[in-house]
Amino acid sequence: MIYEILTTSSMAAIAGSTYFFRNKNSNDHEKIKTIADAAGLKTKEGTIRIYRKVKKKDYTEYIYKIPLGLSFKQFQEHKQLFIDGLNNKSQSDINLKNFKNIDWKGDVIKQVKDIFNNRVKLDKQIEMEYDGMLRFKIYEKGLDTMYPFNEVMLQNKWVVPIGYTYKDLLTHDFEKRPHMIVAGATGFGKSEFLKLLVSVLVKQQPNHLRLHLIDLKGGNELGPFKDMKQCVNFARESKGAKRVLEDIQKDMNRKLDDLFEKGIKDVKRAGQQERDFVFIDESADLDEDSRDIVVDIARRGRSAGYRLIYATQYPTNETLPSQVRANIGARVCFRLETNTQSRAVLDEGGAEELPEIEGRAIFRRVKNHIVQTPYIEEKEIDEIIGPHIRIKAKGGIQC
Ligand SMILES: Nc1ncnc2c1ncn2[C@@H]1O[C@H](COP(=O)(O)OP(=O)(O)OP(=O)(O)O)[C@@H](O)[C@H]1O
Repeated sequence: MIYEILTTSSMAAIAGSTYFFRNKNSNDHEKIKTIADAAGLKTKEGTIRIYRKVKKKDYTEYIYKIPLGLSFKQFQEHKQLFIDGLNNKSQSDINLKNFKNIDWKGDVIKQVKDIFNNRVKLDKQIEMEYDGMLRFKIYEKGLDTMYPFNEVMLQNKWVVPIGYTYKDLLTHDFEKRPHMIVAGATGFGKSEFLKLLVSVLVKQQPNHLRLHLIDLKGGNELGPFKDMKQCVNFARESKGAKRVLEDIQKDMNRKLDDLFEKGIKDVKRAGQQERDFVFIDESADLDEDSRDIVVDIARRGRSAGYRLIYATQYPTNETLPSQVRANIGARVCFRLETNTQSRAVLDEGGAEELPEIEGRAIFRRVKNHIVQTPYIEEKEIDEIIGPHIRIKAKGGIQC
């Protein structure tokens, strides 16, 4: 017993001193300064000068004065150098808990060696801002690969969760931006994300939601929602999709005429609470006439209460016509295969460089954010939709 106490205390001393040296060695300010110098971000007058270091709950902020003659943009252009530099040394995972778990009857030397050799990859993230001073916010940890859906992620009304950045959960308000493009190569989480959106909308607005679901991937993904009383239309092949879209267009025209006659600009001002959400997956399989209707919904649907969620695995200028893109501001883009595809969705490259992680996406809302979308299990979907399933009449449900 005494032997163990003595050994644990001496191990704790080793762990403590190693921790001290580790932190000393990983001085982020020194690294930032060294990287800035190495990147040529200095003038004859000198280099960046630290003004203040502030420790916050989620991050540490380093505030610098930059020498006259250098711009913030020049620092921003080297952001990746700073990220790589701050992460360029993995740490040993040395802590007291590991020492306490040592089996003293086993090979102690080997276990201690393993503790010292077990290295943890650094995953620091940075944010750079300028307000007369150059601010580096350093977050210790990047994104997890899985954020299981949880009711705390629910928002309110027509605001839905989109995904986590390394600092917070980003949301989207369909009242502010009515339509959304969702793109991504097969297997990276597009369909799961659509199911998350439908589930959240049903949960938050069961009495005001009207769903029009077009699932051209055989109906398997959106099929479970078709028996809900919120589902007005469901189609799983392109002819059916065309019929549904024609009906939507007629209804939209009728609602717009009605608003016009009353001299009211949109359904919101008319005090109408219902919203019609049109989900289309896979939009590349729509025929030309259907795509023309989609363009019309994207252009005029907003005032009539129509919201379009337009998903594709094959983003090209044909599947995402310029008129659709011009009218759809919000984009959620999972990993894509090529830079050209990325530009078809985001107007710039980047989606082809996302890590191959399911659920990892770029959310474009004014600027681009890398997010990990929440993952909702089938069981949780069933619980949400269960109370809304219609009792089947003889001959089945007609949506
Ligand atoms: N947000 C997420 N977090 C973690 N894992 C996820 C997430 N979304 C999806 N996955 C995993 O990835 C798998 C594929 O996702 P999904 O079916 O949505 O891909 P997809 O892009 O729609 O592919 P396809 O176009 O072939 O249907 C899921 O079965 C799940 O295991």
